[in-house]
Amino acid sequence: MGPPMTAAPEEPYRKAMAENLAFALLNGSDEVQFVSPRALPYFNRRDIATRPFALASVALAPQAELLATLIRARRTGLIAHSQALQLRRGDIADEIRVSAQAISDADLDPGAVILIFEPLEAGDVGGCVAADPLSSQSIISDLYAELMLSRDEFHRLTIEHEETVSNMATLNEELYSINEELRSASTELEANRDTLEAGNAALTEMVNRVTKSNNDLENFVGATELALIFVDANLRISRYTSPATTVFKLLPKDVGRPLLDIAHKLEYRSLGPDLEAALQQHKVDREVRSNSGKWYSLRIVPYLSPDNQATGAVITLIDISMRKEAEENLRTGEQRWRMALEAAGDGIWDWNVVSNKSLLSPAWRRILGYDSDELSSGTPGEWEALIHPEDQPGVLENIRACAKGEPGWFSHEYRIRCKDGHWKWVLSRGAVVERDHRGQATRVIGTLSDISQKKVAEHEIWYRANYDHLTALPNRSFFLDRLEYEVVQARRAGTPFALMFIDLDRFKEVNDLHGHSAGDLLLRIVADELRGSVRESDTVARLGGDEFTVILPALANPLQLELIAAQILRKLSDPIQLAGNVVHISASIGVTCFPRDADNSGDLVRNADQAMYVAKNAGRNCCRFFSQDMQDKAIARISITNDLHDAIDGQLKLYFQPIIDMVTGEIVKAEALLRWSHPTRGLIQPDKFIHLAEEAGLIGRIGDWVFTQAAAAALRLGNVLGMPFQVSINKSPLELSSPDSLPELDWLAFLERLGLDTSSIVIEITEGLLLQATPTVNERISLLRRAGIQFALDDFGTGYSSMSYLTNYNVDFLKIDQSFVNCGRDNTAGKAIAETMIILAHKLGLKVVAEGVELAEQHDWLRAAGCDFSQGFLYAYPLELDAFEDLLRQRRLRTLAAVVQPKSIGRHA
Ligand SMILES: Nc1nc2c(ncn2[C@@H]2O[C@H](COP(=O)(O)OP(=O)(O)OP(=O)(O)O)[C@@H](O)[C@H]2O)c(=O)[nH]1
Repeated sequence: MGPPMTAAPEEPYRKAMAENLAFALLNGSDEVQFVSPRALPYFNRRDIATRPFALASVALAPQAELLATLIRARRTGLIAHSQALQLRRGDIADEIRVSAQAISDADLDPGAVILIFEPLEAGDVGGCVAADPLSSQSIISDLYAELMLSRDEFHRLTIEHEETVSNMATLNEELYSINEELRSASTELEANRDTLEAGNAALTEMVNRVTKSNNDLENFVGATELALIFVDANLRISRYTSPATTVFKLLPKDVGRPLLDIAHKLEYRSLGPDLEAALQQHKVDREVRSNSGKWYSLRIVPYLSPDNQATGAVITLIDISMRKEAEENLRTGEQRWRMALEAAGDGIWDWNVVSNKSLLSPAWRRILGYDSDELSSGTPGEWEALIHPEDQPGVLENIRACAKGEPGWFSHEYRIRCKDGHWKWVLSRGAVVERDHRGQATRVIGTLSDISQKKVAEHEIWYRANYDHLTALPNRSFFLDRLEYEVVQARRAGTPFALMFIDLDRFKEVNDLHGHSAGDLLLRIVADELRGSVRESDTVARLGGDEFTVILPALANPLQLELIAAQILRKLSDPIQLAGNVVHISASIGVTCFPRDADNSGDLVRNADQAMYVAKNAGRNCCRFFSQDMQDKAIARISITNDLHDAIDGQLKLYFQPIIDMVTGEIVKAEALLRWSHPTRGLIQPDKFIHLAEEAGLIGRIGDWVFTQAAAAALRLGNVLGMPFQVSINKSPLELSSPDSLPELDWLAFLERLGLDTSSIVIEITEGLLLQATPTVNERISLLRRAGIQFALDDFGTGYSSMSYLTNYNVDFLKIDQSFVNCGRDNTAGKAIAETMIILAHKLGLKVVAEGVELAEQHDWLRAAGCDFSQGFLYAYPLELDAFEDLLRQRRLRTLAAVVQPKSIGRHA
């Protein structure tokens, strides 16, 4: 086999071109790209117009041979010659040989092949030149080459097949794993499907809910009384509620219309900017008026999409015409009351709490003496500075509480400085008139009234209620408050203090002798003296009448107290000039200490009073400290006083002491003597309980009882004697002098009913009574005397023994005290006085009764001195009525000699 025919790849083409051969060029895809003019007869003409065209256009047969030649040429890279091919032109068939050679040209595709067409001459065989041995060798070498190529190809194909099998196995495995994945994905999908179904159900429910909500919303929009208008981002109406039509006269066709087109129906110029503001996510609130005059509260809020973007706006309108009208009425009303208050002289203040500015009315300024252009800064601090420093904290606290909304009103009386600098009392009252949504006051309005006059009057009333107008000292009420305060203070501080009770002695005499106004003057002088005798911190008070008290804080040392009391007594005992007269007075003082004697105000007053009472009884003009003994006695006194109420019903007794006619020796009269037969204390003498009866206001009833008993006795004893019998009774001074102790009984009427002559009763009065003889006393004595009741002056000579009593009161009897009856050697003066009194009395037409006659020689002496009557133990002890009656009967049976047997009759009383 010879070496393959080689040629430069481009060579056939150039050669064919140069030799003007019949050839055609094919690209790698066996498409005909070029056909030389001489080759045109070998192609179907119609295809040549379009290039490249398919090889099938070659009009040579068989086509398979042509293709095999091509393959060979490409595979070997050598020239391949075809067998003879037939070119049919009608019935004639030309023999054509085609040579193919792969060419490589930069201008051509790889795989390009040149086909050269040669008509065969005679001698050519089957495309091969049979006679040419070189050609056979060439064919053999072609076949060998082809075989080698086929073997390589087979080998390459075998490797490719193995690779393919291996790839198939890999693919198979991959398919298996994909299948597995698909299976698990399927399971997963199953599960996901369940979840999706559940999600679907939830979604369905949610959709239902949303649908319902939408429905609710639709119903709401349809039913609401709110006028709502929705506008889109272009401010066009997107929907509205039916109440909105009354404002804007909207029609369904207005949906989509710009809202600003119909805005002229409201007096609302800033609607455009406000809508724009809403689109910027701002809320707008306004109060606007419609052309029809109605007022609306208008609110614009942004319409928000789910992602919180403002995609439009919602306009709400609420009819507030009624509120506006009410406000207007309020404003009108406010103006009216402002005018009314101003006219009444009250000032008005109007405080805007939010801006903290105050408006003050002209009258407000006028009250303080300011002009209308003064105090006009509007800051509350301006008037706060005028408030009295002591009042300021309270006023401000009240105002702040009011501003917080609790309690919503304010009322305070305080002092405020006027323009001229003086302080004026004012009453400021205010009330919250506007509040914010949290209830806090935003506006407070109030008045300011000038209450100076009221304050003066109040002070006057307070002063009158707490001070004694005569002495300007605290009165009883103020004293008790003060004492209570001291008790609390002393308790807290643990300090003692003292209380003095001062009662003037016989002050009544000053009134009686010098007149009531002189008494008043004396009380004022005493008040000054007391004030001057104690410290500033001590409280001097007048309880009433001639009673004074002094509270001495932080002073319980008895020595100090004694010194102060002594000083008071000394000062008061100094002669006092009173309306041209020199008056001597004194006082009785009782002292008690906290907490030693008592730990409360009530007991302290009682203790001091008791101590003072003891000082009085001790002879007056002295001081006594409270003691337990005093307390015990006071309790006993109180107990007796209490028992006295029962005494009147059955425990009182009258004893009768006979009075002898000194000439005849006969018992002609008796003195009724009162005794109290106490169930536990025994027989009590009058001096032990009459003053208690006076204090307890029982003396009138006791006096009546004594009178009726004495009158009955006089009647009974007169009947025994067969002639009028006189019984004398003792009258307590108070009984005749005090207007409070007027007899409940009409004595004269009683005597008349009894059928007893008034002359059967003698009333014994003392000098003391006449000493206090007020017009009341005189009147009562005159009345009784005119009616026939006789009077005896008791204990004459023991007191002042003023002769004027004897003449002025025209008494019937003078009773000589037993101190003059004692006619012993040492009593010559007494005896002389008694004899003089007898003469004097006789000269004045009075009868004389001697008391306390116990001895016969006294009897003889008195009889010789001309004494008319006498009584005493010489004749008889006081007797009970029955015994007295017995005595009278016995004596009537026998004639008495001039000398009477002493102590031979009667029983002791
Ligand atoms: N001038 C005057 N007398 C008054 C006033 N208030 C009361 N009195 C009189 O003061 C007198 C007080 O009398 P008493 O304290 O009971 O008696 P007293 O004369 O002081 O006698 P003793 O206290 O027992 O020593 C009474 O006669 C009252 O009428 C007053 O305001 N002015």
